[in-house]
Parts: sequence; C-alpha cells; structure tokens
Amino acid sequence: MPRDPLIGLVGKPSAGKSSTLNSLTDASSKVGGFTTIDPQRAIGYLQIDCACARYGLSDRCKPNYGSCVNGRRSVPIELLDVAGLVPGAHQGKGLGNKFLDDLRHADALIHVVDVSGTTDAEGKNTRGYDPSVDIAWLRSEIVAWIKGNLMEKWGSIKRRHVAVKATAVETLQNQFSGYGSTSAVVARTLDKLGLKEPLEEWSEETIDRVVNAFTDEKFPTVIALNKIDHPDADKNIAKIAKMQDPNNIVLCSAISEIFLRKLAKQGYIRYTEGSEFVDTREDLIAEGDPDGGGLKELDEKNRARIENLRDMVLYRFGSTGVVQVLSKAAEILGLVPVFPVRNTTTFGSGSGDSKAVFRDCVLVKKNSTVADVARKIMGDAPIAYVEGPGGIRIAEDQIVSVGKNDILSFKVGK
Ligand SMILES: Nc1nc2c(ncn2[C@@H]2O[C@H](COP(=O)(O)OP(=O)(O)OP(=O)(O)O)[C@@H](O)[C@H]2O)c(=O)[nH]1
Repeated sequence: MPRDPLIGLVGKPSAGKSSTLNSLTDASSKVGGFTTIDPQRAIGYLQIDCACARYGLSDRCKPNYGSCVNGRRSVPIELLDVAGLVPGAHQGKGLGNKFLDDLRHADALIHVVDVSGTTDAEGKNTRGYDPSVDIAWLRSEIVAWIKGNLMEKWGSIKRRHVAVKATAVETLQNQFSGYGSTSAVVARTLDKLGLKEPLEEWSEETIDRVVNAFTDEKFPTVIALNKIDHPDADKNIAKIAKMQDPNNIVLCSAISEIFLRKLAKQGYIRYTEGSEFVDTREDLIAEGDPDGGGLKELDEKNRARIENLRDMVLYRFGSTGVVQVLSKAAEILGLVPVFPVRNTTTFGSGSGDSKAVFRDCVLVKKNSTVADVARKIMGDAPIAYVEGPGGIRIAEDQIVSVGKNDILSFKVGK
C-alpha cells in the first residue's frame, strides 16, 4: 500500500530545525489527538485550498483531522527531524550514520540554513560565517553516503549484473531500494542522464553523476533560509539567491512564528498563521472597536518586539515564511489533496454529523491514478466502481490532480 508522504528536516546543529518543526506543528488547528509521535516525528499542517470552497459549502466543512477556515484547509502531514548532521557525517562524525539512516524514509527534505551567519559549520556561535557553504556540504554528505554504500560492493554488483543479464534499472533499484526508491525513480534518473555505456563499464565519474542525479530525484530539497529577522541576514540571502534555483528557496523566521502564535494563544494579538496580519488591542481600538477585539494589553517589551518583527520580517518579506516552507516542500513533491466521500451529491461521509462535508482528505503524490488512491484508502477491499461529483463514473486509470478527479467515492463490490 502506498505510504503517507514524509518530509525530513535537515541542517547543522543550531540552524533552527527544532524551532521550525515547532512552529509548524503547534498549529491551533491541532485536533484529533495529534502531538509528537516520537522525539523525531511530528505532525505538521499543510495549508491547501479545500474542495468545500468550490461548492460554496465552507460553513459545513468539518475535517476529521486538521481544520478548515473559509476554504483554507490545514491537512496533517508527517515531519521528521533529522538531527546531528555535521561535515564528515558520512564517515561517522557527529551522529553520522544514524542521521543518514533516518533520512532514508524521507520523500523530500527541508534544509534549514542559518542565514544570519552567526553559527559555524558545527553550529558553534560565531559572526560573519558564510552560510552558502552549508548548502554545498550538506548535499555532498548525502551524495558521499550513497556513493560510499554503492562503491563498497561495486565489484560484486557488476559481476552479478552481467551474470543475470539484468537491466541497469534492475541492478540499481536493488541497491537503492533501501533508500525507499522505486524502479520509476531509478528509471527517471537514468533517462535524465542518457548514459551510453553499459553499467559494467561505468567509470567512477559516471557513478558520481548517477548518484548525484539519484539524490536529486529521491531527495528533492527546499532550502529554508532561517533567521531572516537577524540584521546580518540580508547580504547572505542575496548571495545564496544568486547561487541557487530561486524556486527552491524560502525565507523564514521560525522564532517569529513561534512568538506570534504564542501571543495569539494567550489573547494578546490576533494573528492569522502564516500571514502578514497581526492586530494588537491598540490597532483595533484605532480602527474603531472600543473593546479592542477583547484582546489583552501588551507590555512595553512585547509591544516593541511586535513592532520590530513587523519591520524586519512581516512588512519586508510578507510573512514569517514557515507555512510557505511546508507548501514548497509539498509543491516540489507534487502532492495532490484528494477528498474521499461516501456520497457524491452531498459530499457527506454518511456517518456521524450528517450535514458535515469533506470530512477526509489524503495527500497523494503527483501522477497517482484513481486506482492508487483506492488502494491507499480502501486497502484490499474489492472496488466495484468509482464515482466523482454528481455520481459520474471515473475510470481507475485516470490521473488525479488538483480540481480533477480529486473528489472520489469508492463503491465496494460483493
Ligand atoms: N534570530 C533567530 N534565531 C532563531 C530562529 N530560529 C531559531 N533560532 C535560534 O537558533 C538557536 C537554535 O535553534 P534550534 O531550533 O534549537 O536549532 P536546531 O537546528 O534544532 O539545533 P540542534 O537541536 O542542535 O540540531 C536557538 O537559540 C533559537 O532560538 C530565527 O528565526 N531567528
């Protein structure tokens, strides 16, 4: 059965992994008993456009897990904190191989980079460190680890490859299945490279290229430039933006998000998670609400901190960025939210609160078919047919995508 997507957070010590994880997991939308699964795994909330908005049913949308406010739905997604990576990890430094073993299970990575330059490669306090270096060494650790595992056995891999007349995809998939790879991932990797020589004649340079391309396919990575609230961040952001694909970069400030959510929870401010909108009691009074929205009065210190955060983060960058970090990871993975329903006219689930709609939502990878989704949700139950909105039959080989074949009802046969 296809398993749920898993996103790993990586980065050197003190880059802000735990803070980012906390800012993503402590959503006020937390319902259904989700907390940290173990010290390393947690549930974050991915924001998506919910199907309820398409049908004007937002007031009756009641997710079983997560929440939905005016058609913006928070869907739970599993996150993994992969701590302890330092240069030399593939040779066992730091938590080394333990770190790399944890990484195997991730479908995409968020590399949290301390863009303030106030921590060195090992996470020790400093000033003026160049964080662009971290992006290169972290990736090269992953590549070196995969390559090392492959080269250790390359002689026998080659001999077996020739003896059983395997294809390159078969032989490599044998080696890469431990990283959660599939034949499709390996095939895409090799297609992109268009190699001419047979596997048994690959030079070390060719193997390097194969491992690099495989790393790109298997571990697509979002670069989260964290600590943008720090005054030294600007020049480092500019430098990294020139070196990396801007499409994979998100700017964020994890402590700002944690601070705003905390004050909102305590009733001092009104804050829409992940947005640029923060209102204090004073703001609301100035806007004509004599009661100040029922908010508590901020003390001088927190008022100054909010002002500073508006200037340094919210007005300049549009938000604290952490919600966008997760959305970007979902985007590079191509996750599609699918809404299984019992009834394709009312969109109800046919149990419990009978007026509630779109109670369930699952995230599947791009290019999944209706049959893939059926297996994920219904397991081995025999499916007689599948219906979309309005009771229209949908063929099992259809691809699901946002807005198309993403509301499904599985009718079980006898
Ligand atoms: N200025 C600033 N500091 C931050 C931000 N996020 C985290 N920090 C600080 O950076 C330090 C390290 O943060 P952590 O979240 O513990 O970092 P980590 O990557 O989990 O570190 P390890 O647990 O050692 O791997 C803490 O002192 C945080 O308060 C941020 O957005 N801005």
